[in-house]
Amino acid sequence: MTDVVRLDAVSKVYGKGQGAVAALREVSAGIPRGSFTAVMGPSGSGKSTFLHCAAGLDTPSSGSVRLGGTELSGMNETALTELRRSRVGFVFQAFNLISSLDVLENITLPLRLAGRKPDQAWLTEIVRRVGLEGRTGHLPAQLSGGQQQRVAIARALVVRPEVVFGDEPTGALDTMTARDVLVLLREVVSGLGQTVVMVTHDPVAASYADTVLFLADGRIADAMAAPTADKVAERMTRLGAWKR
Ligand SMILES: Nc1ncnc2c1ncn2[C@@H]1O[C@H](COP(=O)(O)OP(=O)(O)OP(=O)(O)O)[C@@H](O)[C@H]1O
Repeated sequence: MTDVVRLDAVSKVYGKGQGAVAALREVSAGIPRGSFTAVMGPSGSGKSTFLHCAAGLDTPSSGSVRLGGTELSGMNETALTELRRSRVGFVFQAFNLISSLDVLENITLPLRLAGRKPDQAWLTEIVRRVGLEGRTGHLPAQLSGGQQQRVAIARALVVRPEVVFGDEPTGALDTMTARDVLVLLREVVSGLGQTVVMVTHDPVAASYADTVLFLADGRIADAMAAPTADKVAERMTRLGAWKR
């Protein structure tokens, strides 16, 4: 499989001098197209920074990030904004829906921002996949948390992005609803052939992925294929993630 995202020797330092924090230290990693990757690690290990650098939301201090063959370093903010709008999807812990727009308007918002017309067949497919066919005219406030996250997932998919990035996408959901959303994300990869990269603290969530990348102190400490919740939890314990 080809890598849709490629990080080479990516370092990120926040601040300067005495107060400088190295959030990522020479991280190299590839995300294969059509795969589901979970990113785990102790608090402060650099997971969000990894995601933000990979997605063009943050600029590395050094190193190279390529998305679908495009080198991100050196791109100006306008070009990065355009890239994020047209080639990347995001799902956050807080669903970030616009309360005055109905479900369909929320889902198609990235297209309107990019000045693109919806591909009706794709739109119908994703609305069906996320199970919102009967609710396209509802406002976010009329939906449950799980349904709101399904709208956010459909919105992330509407541009047919090269990769969907999730930052704790199930963090605000109860256990059962979180499972449903994880099954959906799995289906987005296995059924629609999309690529998903998800930061999570939850070993059960990580077990839905094909591969788990473990970060520790700004470095990739390990990678695990075919993860199970138990194996992931055990690896996290060895990384000192849940020390009291
Ligand atoms: N904007 C910032 N300014 C200064 N330091 C930052 C900034 N963002 C992150 N850091 C620091 O960089 C390191 C990595 O942070 P990051 O948020 O990537 O970790 P994380 O693994 O996502 O943590 P958590 O699981 O707690 O969300 C931490 O030490 C953090 O304090």
